[in-house]
Amino acid sequence: MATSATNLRTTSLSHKLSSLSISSNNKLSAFSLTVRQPRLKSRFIVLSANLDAKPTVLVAEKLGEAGLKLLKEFANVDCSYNLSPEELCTKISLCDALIVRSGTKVNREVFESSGGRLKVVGRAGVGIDNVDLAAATEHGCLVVNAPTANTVAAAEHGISLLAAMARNVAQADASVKAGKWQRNKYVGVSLVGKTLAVMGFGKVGSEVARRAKGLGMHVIAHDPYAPADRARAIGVDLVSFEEALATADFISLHMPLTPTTSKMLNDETFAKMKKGVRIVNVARGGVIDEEALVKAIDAGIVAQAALDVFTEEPPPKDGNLVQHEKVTVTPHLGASTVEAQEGVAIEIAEAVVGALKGELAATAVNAPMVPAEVLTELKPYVMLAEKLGRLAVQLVAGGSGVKSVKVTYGSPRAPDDLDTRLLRAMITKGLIEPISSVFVNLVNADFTAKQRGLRITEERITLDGSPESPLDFIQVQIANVESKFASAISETGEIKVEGQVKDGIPHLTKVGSFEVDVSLEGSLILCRQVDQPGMIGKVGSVLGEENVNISFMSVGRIAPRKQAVMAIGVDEQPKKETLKRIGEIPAIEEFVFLKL
Ligand SMILES: NC(=O)C1=CN([C@@H]2O[C@H](COP(=O)(O)OP(=O)(O)OC[C@H]3O[C@@H](n4cnc5c(N)ncnc54)[C@H](O)[C@@H]3O)[C@@H](O)[C@H]2O)C=CC1
Ligand SMILES: O=C(O)C(=O)COP(=O)(O)O
Repeated sequence: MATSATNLRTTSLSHKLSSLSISSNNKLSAFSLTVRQPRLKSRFIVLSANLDAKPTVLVAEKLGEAGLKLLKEFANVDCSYNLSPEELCTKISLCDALIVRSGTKVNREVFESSGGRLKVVGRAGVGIDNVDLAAATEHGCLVVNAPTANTVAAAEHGISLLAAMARNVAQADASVKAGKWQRNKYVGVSLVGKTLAVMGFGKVGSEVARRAKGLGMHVIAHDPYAPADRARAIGVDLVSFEEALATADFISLHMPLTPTTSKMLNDETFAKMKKGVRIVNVARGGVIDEEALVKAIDAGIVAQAALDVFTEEPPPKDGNLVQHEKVTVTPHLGASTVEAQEGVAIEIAEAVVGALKGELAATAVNAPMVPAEVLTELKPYVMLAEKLGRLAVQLVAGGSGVKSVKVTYGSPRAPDDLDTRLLRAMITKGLIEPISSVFVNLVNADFTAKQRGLRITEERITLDGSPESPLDFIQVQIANVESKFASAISETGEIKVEGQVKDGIPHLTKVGSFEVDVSLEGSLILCRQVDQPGMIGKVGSVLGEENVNISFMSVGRIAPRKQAVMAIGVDEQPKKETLKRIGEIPAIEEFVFLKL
């Protein structure tokens, strides 16, 4: 047995136990040991879309050609507009991604009907109030939007409505077309010198403010979350809600529809407004109590309103609001310019294709935003994290269930310089997927863990060394369980596995108290034996005879001729009889086969 060719080394983590490993250069013919290039994939498989088959994308509302072209290069694209809710629920089980605008309600039923296939919902626009985000998250479905391409279009529409309302353009147009010539009736009001309150000073709000200043208006803004210096930079004062209501001649709404902003303008708030105020809404109908608005107009508090959006779209056509002569209406046209729609289509197509490829979208709405450079850096650790989770859970034999997991990150970086959310999600995926039918990704990892009563605690150990690499090791411990491989239980009684990334490849470096060093690919056999000559050869021969290729192998031992753990990476899953033959080798005390 050519064990002399093996290479004795110790890991950098602890010197308590020595470790024996076969380096990638050594070929031991008796073992049929072949070390091949690892199959490192260059993407984050967080969504686990099946990329072997072309994914199917359902486009449920009209999308610009450039976006469709991008989608078609990657996926089968089904453009089916005006689907009823029932038709959408039927179709969705055949789709990996769904793209909508504001006209489609993507509710819980849609996610439930998808049978787990729907991986991405793309909202070709900004507002995601038509998507049930909680249901999406619970189903592990990523929601992405296109937050920038329609900003200018929405701002321009706001300004159009402001000017058209002030000069009665729509009403006068209808009057002339009806054969009338009513010059006195349609005397307007000027914008210059008037105070405009922009409510919601985000992307659209600030573009509206910029344009209104160009028209000579005095612009104030209310936004509890906007930085004052950004407002000051364009000459806008941030004021309280009360002050905005009390001083504005015009109010333009630009906040999202959320439980907090719902019916923000209501009987009480209309009563606080300056008499004769004019209101523009290109945000969402739901931010105004529409009945209260009609009352406020009839009471003379609100002189006019210009509305692009409604609580219910389309709004009831004979309703008091739409028919009111002091109200100018458009059918949710804020984002509807040729330019904006091309831009939105490209923005959403890129986000959806990226997400289906397993990349984390920069415009993810229901997943932690992890910057691209962090993702690139963490890539091998993400794989290590998932594999350690998988290994640890497969070692559990019983006890009080997998409830308490401790993850320790050893890192030379300062604690606030390491974002562990992605790693925690992947460990959760590794822990849960082998023991359930639940599909786990970055989107639903924390939710799924909580739902299963799995408590994951994280600890950081700051190590000396160069902060160039983000992590030295990751350790996963499962408490209060028994193990089918007793040697995996540490001195403190938990199942413990630990790993490192070496040359970009995840390695298992510790099992229980035993140090090993095996590349985490294919599958793994762990054997405990009394350290003695010939053991590696015996196990290797059984695997070789059964045509199971060994990719990596290492032995960790307490001391020469004492207890040792052999970790063997195998490309193929050995047959039951092969494993039985290994178990029958004298001196093998226990062994376990683990799928990675
Ligand atoms: N009519 C249309 O076709 C379009 C409508 N929209 C609507 O406009 C909204 C704004 O779009 P963006 O400016 O791109 O979004 P954004 O996220 O850049 O800005 C929204 C701003 O509202 C603020 N905000 C949140 N809660 C608030 C509150 N209670 N009071 C005051 N401000 C609050 C936020 O701090 C943020 O600065 C979207 O959510 C969407 O509903 C956007 C594009 C087109
Ligand atoms: O982007 C938004 O929030 C919009 O309201 C635009 O909606 P749309 O895509 O035109 O249905």
